[in-house]
Amino acid sequence: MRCCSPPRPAWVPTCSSSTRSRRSTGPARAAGTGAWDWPPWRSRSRSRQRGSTIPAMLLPDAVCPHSTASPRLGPRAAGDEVHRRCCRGQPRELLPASCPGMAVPLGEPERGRAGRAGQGRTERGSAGQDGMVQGGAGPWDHRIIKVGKDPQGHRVQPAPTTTITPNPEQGAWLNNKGAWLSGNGRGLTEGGWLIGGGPTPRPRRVPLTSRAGNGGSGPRPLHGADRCGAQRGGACSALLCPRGWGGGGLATAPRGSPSPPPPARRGVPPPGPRVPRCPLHAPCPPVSPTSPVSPYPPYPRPPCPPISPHIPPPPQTPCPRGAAPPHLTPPPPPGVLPLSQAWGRAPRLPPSPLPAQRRAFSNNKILVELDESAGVATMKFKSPPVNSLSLDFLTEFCISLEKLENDRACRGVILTSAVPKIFSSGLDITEMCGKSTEHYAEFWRAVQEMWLRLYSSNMVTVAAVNGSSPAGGCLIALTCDYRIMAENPKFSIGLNEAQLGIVAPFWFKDTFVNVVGHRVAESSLQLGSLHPAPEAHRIGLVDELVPEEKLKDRATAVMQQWLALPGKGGTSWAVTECRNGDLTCVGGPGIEAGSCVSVGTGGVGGWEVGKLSKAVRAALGCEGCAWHTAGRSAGCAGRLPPAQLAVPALLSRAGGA
Ligand SMILES: CC/C=C\CCC/C=C/C(=O)SCCNC(=O)CCNC(=O)[C@H](O)C(C)(C)COP(=O)(O)OP(=O)(O)OC[C@H]1O[C@@H](n2cnc3c(N)ncnc32)[C@H](O)[C@@H]1OP(=O)(O)O
Repeated sequence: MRCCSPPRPAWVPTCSSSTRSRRSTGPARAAGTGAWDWPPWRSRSRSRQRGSTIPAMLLPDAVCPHSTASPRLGPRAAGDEVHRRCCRGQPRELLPASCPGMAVPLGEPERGRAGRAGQGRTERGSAGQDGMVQGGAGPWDHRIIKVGKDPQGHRVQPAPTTTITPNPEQGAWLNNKGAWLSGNGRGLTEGGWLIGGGPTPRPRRVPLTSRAGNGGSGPRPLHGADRCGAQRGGACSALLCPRGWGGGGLATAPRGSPSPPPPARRGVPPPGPRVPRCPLHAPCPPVSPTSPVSPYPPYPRPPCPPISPHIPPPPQTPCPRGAAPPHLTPPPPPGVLPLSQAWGRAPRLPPSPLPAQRRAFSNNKILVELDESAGVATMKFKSPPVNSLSLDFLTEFCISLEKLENDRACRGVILTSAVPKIFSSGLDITEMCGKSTEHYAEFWRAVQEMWLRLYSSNMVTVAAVNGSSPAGGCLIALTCDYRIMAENPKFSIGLNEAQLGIVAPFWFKDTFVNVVGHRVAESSLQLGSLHPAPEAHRIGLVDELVPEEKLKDRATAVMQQWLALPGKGGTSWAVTECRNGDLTCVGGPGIEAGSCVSVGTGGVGGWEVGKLSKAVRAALGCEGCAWHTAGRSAGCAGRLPPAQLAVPALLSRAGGA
């Protein structure tokens, strides 16, 4: 969860530039030996003893263009360009699932191509919005609602039609009629008919299937170069294909394929009716068709989701956890649901009199423990000897984080290490040399994915830095909302790339600047400084120091403090209007209607901006646009849909989720 927007993700890598970069940067050769002096923190003699001959490393942008333009943040234009390069000339059968061409049935002219307004089938955000996929109570059920226009051009009242079940192992979706649904990157298609197009349901990102150590006997993940069909002469189903806009990876299953039962996944609840939590059983609040201050015409709010007849009615006896005191859960005004419901998270609850409920899941690299009663998870890095960020580690990191994101019981995560004296040694250097171009692509994509997921997480993130944390390790800490470090002066932290003869990528730098300010970042980066804990605290690189034995308790206390803020624990709500390209707050607890949304400077009145920007961007269909801030306003550099679409999209999102 961020209080400021991520550094502007302006990278649009090109192969040519990366080739140039490759020549210019890399580990230095030990004088006279011809061998690479590597790793750089080793003595030269030790390197020479090993006789390591390491080819030049690739810069982070030396990757397939499919891989680096962020699905959520990458410039749309870049996506188009990549798509042209990658997909043009491919037979339609081989077009990527994320290709806009897939928005129309095979064999049909492109009249229904996503994004064309007024043709019956439109991309979300265009006039006459066709359909929305709305999240259900959990990650496993999503109602598909067809919305469209009747022959007279009137909007058709949304009506649930289909239940779909994501099948992450297969990277596809099944509906309740036994048919496969395929992803088109911006929505879902069923039999070639665009039925999706609403906010991307979160499980769509699940296909980052675990590799090592996660019981990974399943199919190899659609990951990296493997996913780039263009490189294999096949269809590109890349999760991160720029045309996928945050979710590709939905492999297109053959139409008419039998629907296998959804596989059970460790740590993930099986599909099926979920007994709703008692707070959600509260009767739907009375709603008005529009926000009280909305200047726009009324919009029919979707009906409250019916409670399944299979689920017993909520007990009339008091909730065992007790009702949240009124001051903790201010009732939202009519027409607006709390974000806790919009985002599918459990609302904040008072301390439980019952014993703490804990759950844990683990893989080879990371142990995750979730204290359900507190809503806080701890991710412990356990990849000895130094918790280096290998591809496997990064993959497991993303999977673990995503599991927590999808877990309604989890609202905050503490990152720490189970390896004594080391938080993380940074990127695994063995991943950055002597490997294939495809491997570099996959590796750097994973690095970026890790950063993006952590930075844009809607959970509170606290780094409990209990050891040294150079370079990529420092990046992880910087990417969290708050950093607490063990006050041991032997532990150091910083972006030391310059000392290795390499340059920190600009998004490392930007994240650093966000935390310590320009001048400190500048000198620290130039010198490649590793700051001992007390110095790190002095320059603001970490927020506080505590004795190591108190680190865990302090992190927990900080987390509670953050979760108690309005808007941090899922009790706030937000509805935003878009007028003339500006996003304007319609209202919120303690937020004056009409005030602007501040994304860069910490939010307005406790408004949880990470959620807001995500919600707004998802609802506006501009997840892929660059997000800019100016003073106390925020907006998208890319196209914004007309204002009258923004509010209904938000309202229907809040109402249907
Ligand atoms: C071209 C790229 C362009 C831009 C990229 C820029 C972005 C780069 C980001 C990075 O993160 S680069 C990595 C930077 N990391 C470091 O500089 C850390 C270097 N390591 C250390 O300082 C120390 O190892 C330590 C983490 C402080 C731990 O010290 P300790 O004395 O406890 O252990 P030791 O040094 O003996 O190491 C044990 C073992 O671990 C291997 N090791 C250490 N760091 C890494 C690493 N980052 N990747 C892979 N392996 C690492 C080390 O070689 C030892 O292995 P061995 O036992 O087989 O010898």
